[in-house]
Amino acid sequence: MTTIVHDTSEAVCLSAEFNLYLKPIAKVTVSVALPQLKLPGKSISNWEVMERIKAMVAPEQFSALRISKSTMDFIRFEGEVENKTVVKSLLGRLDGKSIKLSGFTDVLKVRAVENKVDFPTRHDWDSFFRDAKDMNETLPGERPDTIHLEGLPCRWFSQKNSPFPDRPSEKVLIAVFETFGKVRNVDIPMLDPYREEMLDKNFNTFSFGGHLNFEAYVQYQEYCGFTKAMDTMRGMKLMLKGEDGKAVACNIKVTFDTSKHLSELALKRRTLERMKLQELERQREEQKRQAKEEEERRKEMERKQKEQEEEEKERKKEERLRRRELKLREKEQRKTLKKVRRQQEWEQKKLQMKIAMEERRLLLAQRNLESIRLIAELLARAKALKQQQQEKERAERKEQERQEQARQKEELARLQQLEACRRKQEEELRRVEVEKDRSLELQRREKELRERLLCNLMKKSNDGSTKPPGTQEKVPTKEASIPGGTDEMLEVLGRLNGVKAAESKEKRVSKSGAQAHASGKNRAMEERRGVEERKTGREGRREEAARIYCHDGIQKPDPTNQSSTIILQSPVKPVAMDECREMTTPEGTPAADAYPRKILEYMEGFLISKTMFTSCELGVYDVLLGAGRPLSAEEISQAIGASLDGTERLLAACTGLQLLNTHKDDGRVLYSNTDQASVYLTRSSPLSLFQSIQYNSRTIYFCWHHLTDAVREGRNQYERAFGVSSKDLFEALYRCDEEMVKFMQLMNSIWNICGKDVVRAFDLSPFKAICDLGGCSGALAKQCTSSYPECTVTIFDLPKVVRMSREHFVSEADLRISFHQGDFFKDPLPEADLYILARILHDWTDERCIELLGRVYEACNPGGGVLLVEALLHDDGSGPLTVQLYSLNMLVQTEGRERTAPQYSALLAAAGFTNIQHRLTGKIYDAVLGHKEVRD
Ligand SMILES: C[S@@+](CC[C@H](N)C(=O)[O-])C[C@H]1O[C@@H](n2cnc3c(N)ncnc32)[C@H](O)[C@@H]1O
Repeated sequence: MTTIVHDTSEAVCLSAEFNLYLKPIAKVTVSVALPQLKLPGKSISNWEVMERIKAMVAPEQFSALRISKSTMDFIRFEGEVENKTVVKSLLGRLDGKSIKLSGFTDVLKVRAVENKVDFPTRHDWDSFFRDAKDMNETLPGERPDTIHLEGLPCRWFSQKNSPFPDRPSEKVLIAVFETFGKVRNVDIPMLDPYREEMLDKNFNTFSFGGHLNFEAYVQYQEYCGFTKAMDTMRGMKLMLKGEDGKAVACNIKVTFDTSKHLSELALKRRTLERMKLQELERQREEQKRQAKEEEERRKEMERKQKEQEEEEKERKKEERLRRRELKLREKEQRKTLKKVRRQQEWEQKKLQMKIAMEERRLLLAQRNLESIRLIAELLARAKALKQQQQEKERAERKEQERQEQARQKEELARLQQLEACRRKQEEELRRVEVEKDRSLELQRREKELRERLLCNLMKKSNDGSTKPPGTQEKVPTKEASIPGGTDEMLEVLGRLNGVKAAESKEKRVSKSGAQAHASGKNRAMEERRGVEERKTGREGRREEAARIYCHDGIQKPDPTNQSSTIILQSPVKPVAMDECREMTTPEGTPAADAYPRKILEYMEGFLISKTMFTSCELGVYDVLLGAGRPLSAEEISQAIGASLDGTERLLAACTGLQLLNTHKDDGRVLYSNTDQASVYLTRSSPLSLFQSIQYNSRTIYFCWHHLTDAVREGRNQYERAFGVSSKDLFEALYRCDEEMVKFMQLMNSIWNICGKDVVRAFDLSPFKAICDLGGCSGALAKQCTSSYPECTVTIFDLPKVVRMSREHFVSEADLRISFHQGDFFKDPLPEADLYILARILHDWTDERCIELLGRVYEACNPGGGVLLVEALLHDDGSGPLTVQLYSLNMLVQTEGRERTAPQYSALLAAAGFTNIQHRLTGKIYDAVLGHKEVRD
């Protein structure tokens, strides 16, 4: 332990070079006798006693004071002071003095003596070596020549400016201790790297001041060097004076070596051991090196293996990437190839269409030219004909005048005849009047006769039997049976009736004479009256019976039937004659004639459409368009693969329908398309209605066969027509892919013709994002993008329709049209400014329509709208006929109907739309627009 030295006056120089000094140690021992403690629990404080001792030596001071022993009887202190000179006066202040502690009556006696230093004397080492049997005093190290030093501070003995300031140097040690004589050998065990292992001891010892201490052996060549060193260091401590003048001191332990530490033998032994240890270390080093090498090799192998694995991994990854890239490239190539092919096909198609159009235009132009020539020729002929006609007319007029004169003559004769006839009729009437009077007279006489006869009969019966008294006379009635004499009676009546029948017949004849000119026409009226009479049932039958009776006069009248008696008096119904007059037109043509003509026309309707469908499906118009010149029936029949006879009849009917033109060529009949047929009935025309015609012919007509059932039941006829349930309407319509494509083609075709009209019925330019709900083949979407260059259209439809539309109808290059698949009754609808529902609502009931429109309203952006595209009925449902028929079509095919504009407005309003307007396009389909208010 090092202490600071304030007073260096007593220090003697050991080595001026290394600023090392020796300073005498000044230590005293102070003993304080303790009294007998009488009071229990009372004790004397060592600390208090120490403080009293420190106080007693003042103004001198202990540089250190510590308790070395403490018992019940005394306390012993060991104190150190800076200078030896102070010891005496200090002892004087303490020795024999006493201490009085407060609380204790007894005083404490103090004894103080100077400390004796424990250091070997000359006698000690002389006697040691003299007595040591194993020592040979002739040999160095085995005699008193070596001092053993312990507790030397390492730093004080290190080389100046050494990189290891804590490492003592043998050179410094020698230089310091050669002060006392020539040094033979020194040893600092801590410098030997093997010594710790040899001695199994740790040299890194620290003194309390924090400095590393070391032990050392210094062997002098001469005994006097040894003794001088020992004598000089006795009772001394080592002191280092710094360059700043401050000094520190430490106690060191100095003895003479008794262990032969620096003897030849010990040196040899240590050298051997060192060598052994060096060898061991070398081996260890070698092992370590080998182990390290092994480890490195292992690590290297592992590293290489890892590298290989990494490389393999990398290779595989690269391979994978390469393959993927290859695949992608192939896919890309395939795609590009497909695109190019599609583009080429499209270009080719376009080219073909263009060629076809050009050819058609050429054909039309040729035909126009021909027509112009023909018209010129016709005009010339017409002029000649007109002149002939005028000539003829003049001749005819003359002939007519002549005929008129003859007719007037005839008329005069006829009038004269009629006058004669009238006169004859008047005579006849007069004669009839006379007859009537005679008949009345006869009736009167009949009555008299009847009464007389009855009187006679009653007289006879009164004469033959006695009347019982009080019995009243019975008055005979017309209906009463006539007992006895009946035959006679009947004979009279029969005669009378005979007269009457004859009279009636006369009357009829005279009447028919008066109306002789109308007799032929009356037959029809009679027939009609017959029908009327059949209708009136029992009464009619009675009249009929009565009339027969009346006319023929041979049947017995039913005496119980009153009406027969009435009719008997009025046999011809005047009403029947009135009816006859009503049903006769002024010119004398029966009105019924005009009615069946219409019906016949309608009946022909089916035959007409079937003729058009068939000629289309057989490809008559395509063949004629392709030929580019008029063809004969033979050529056409060969081209369409049909019988000549059938083809001729079909062509004739098509000509009658103005779908074909005929031309005469050398007595042969040639056929060509009319313009309408070329544009609408050929397959390749951009405005072709071929697909619609085919769908009508092959699908819709099957449902129409069951129109009667549809009307009776009020529902569609899918199940009857195709055997599929129509519970899910579009599942039934799309019962297979082929049917679906046909339906889509049907939907597609109409918008090429009137799509522009419906999308331009209103100005839709404010709506940028449009969603075509149930947009199907996208035909209307294309019309929107071409009419409104800033809009984009999303086609929403069922997944399979979207797939088909992508594949067959909408090109990927059309970037403004996209698709969204789903069910518009179930799935979320995409956001949009405008929703188009073209021919959607007419498929559904009012309830379903409101449900769908409600969903549209929810999805619609505020300020947006909905456009309905439908065929509108007149407000009172009275037409147009096409829409009325479409409504029937909806009945046989769907759940819906065609509606009037107010009906659609009501549906839109029910869903929340406002400001509803409609526009008629003048074509089949019209438009209704509703708005969603901004505040919503
Ligand atoms: C009569 S078509 C009209 C097609 C098209 N709007 C037009 O006018 O050409 C009805 C369309 O609605 C579609 N559709 C029917 N039910 C549907 C549903 N539940 N969800 C989505 N689309 C549906 C059909 O696939 C079909 O394309």
